[in-house]
Amino acid sequence: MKAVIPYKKASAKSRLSPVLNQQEREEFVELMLNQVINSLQEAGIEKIDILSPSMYGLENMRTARVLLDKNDLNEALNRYLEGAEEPILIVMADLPLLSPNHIKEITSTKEDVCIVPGKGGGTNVLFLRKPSGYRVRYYGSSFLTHCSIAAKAGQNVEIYDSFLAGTDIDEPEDLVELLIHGNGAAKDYISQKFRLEISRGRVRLAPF
Ligand SMILES: Nc1nc2c(ncn2[C@@H]2O[C@H](COP(=O)(O)OP(=O)(O)OP(=O)(O)O)[C@@H](O)[C@H]2O)c(=O)[nH]1
Ligand SMILES: C[C@H](OP(=O)(O)O)C(=O)O
Repeated sequence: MKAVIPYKKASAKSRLSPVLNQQEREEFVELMLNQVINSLQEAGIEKIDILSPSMYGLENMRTARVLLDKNDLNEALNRYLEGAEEPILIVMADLPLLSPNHIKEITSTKEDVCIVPGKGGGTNVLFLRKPSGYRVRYYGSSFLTHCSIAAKAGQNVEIYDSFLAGTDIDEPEDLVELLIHGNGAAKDYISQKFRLEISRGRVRLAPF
């Protein structure tokens, strides 16, 4: 089995621009990427590829192999899958709450495909036992799309239901979950800039 993390640092996480500037967003995604790599390694996954449109931010990467592909996310991943000769675990880089235990459970599925849905209809993790017979289509309601791609390919699916693995960090309110549930460098970075505030019965993000 191999893991692949699609990653683009340049101008990353535009949806966080209301609360972080470009430099901060780029620093933050790098910290999240490193946490995802650590979780994969702690789960015992030795072969980790980062699939990126450029070397930007990856010049000193030593813990994973960097593969360059300037195509968009879907085309780059589908080219990668075409050549795959072993099961592939696709893990997004914005999952600082994904633990080694989640990864072990996802990859021990009995089914052909295991999908971790993300908030709002996305796909946070996709385990493909037979990757060469599968094509991804991220964006939009990619969770539903990935279920139906599996069905059309005759592949059985397990849906891995987890709040923490399902929390990708896309929008300012997701930083609340990181401050509540996270640990490590990505959480520390955000906790230097924001604190939790309770207002109208909800925990919200507030600047220092
Ligand atoms: N290889 C590759 N990875 C990408 C590309 N665009 C995004 N990614 C990665 O794909 C994953 C999901 O991306 P998004 O959640 O949309 O992240 P983003 O594009 O930085 O965020 P937004 O600008 O807010 O949409 C993350 O791991 C990104 O680093 C791309 O063009 N190529
Ligand atoms: C890539 C995309 O991420 P989202 O926009 O849902 O964070 C998806 O999961 O399909």
